Amino acid sequence: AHSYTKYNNWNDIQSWIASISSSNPNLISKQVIGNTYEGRPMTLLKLGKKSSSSKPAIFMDCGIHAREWISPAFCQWFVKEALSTYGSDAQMTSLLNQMDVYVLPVFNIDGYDYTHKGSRMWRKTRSRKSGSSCIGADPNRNFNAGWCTLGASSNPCSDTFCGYSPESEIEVKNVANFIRRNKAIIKAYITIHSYSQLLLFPYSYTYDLAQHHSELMQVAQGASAALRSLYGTRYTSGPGATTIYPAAGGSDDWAYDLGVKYSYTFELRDTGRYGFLLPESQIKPTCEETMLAVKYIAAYVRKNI
Ligand SMILES: Nc1ncc(C[C@H](C[SeH])C(=O)O)cc1Cl
Ligand SMILES: [Zn+2]
Ligand SMILES: [Zn+2]
Ligand SMILES: [Zn+2]
Repeated sequence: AHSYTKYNNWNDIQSWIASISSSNPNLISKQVIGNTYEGRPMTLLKLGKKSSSSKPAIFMDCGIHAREWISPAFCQWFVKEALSTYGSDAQMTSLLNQMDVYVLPVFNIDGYDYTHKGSRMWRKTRSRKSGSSCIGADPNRNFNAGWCTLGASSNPCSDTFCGYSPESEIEVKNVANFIRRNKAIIKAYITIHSYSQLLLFPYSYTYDLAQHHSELMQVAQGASAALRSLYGTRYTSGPGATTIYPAAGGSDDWAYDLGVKYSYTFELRDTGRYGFLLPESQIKPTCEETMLAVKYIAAYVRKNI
């Protein structure tokens, strides 16, 4: 059965999506933005006070990388917190009154399911192509942002395989299409990964500073401070290229170059003791502290629309 303090399997997450999305018609709805390679529905949750006209929006995805289980756990937590604190928490109430928040609980569903049923350390999609015995591409190297120029591999057997072309992975194509279609209203893009405790922003595909570098850094530092205020967890903020590693084809760089100014990648807990195998006992504290950072960014975006 579904629990917010457990790493739920896809079956339980799918049931949760169905029930939570019909729990409060004034605040949440769902839409399928396409299917995965293996035919699982990519269901996007739309949070926000129901309105006849389009509101400015934030897009947040979890689970791009299959083995990073704390990531989908956070998206589920965020949705629960949004619905349960709307009306009582001032920040969340203002956010959902003035903006919509699109949440994709699991981006790479096929890969996530495979980490439960096959290999726990799987990272990529599960696409197959004739001519190679190796499976899948790294969705975070498959976006059309300096595609396959650095920090990625053109070897289908590599964990950072960039794919046969930009957006070759249907999951990437589905998300990119949605964001392109809605780029006029999407003001921020947040993508949740693990692990390392980092708050990254463009660019990863070049060492050049982004046009909005100083503002992005200031907001990241404010968000990291908010996060740290709860349990003292320390995050490092900075451009991807210098803060983690140079790499091309990532979703945050792609969204930024599309015009989504506030574009961030979170690398959640921990710093290596457990890594991707973060114990379930840390789901609650990790999600609680990350809520503060995401709400900080959302509040900043809302005030600067
Ligand atoms: N644009 C990017 N932003 C963040 C990262 C780091 C994540 C961390 Se798991 C990755 O390696 O895909 C990688 C890239 Cl290419
Ligand atoms: Zn179950
Ligand atoms: Zn990742
Ligand atoms: Zn990572």
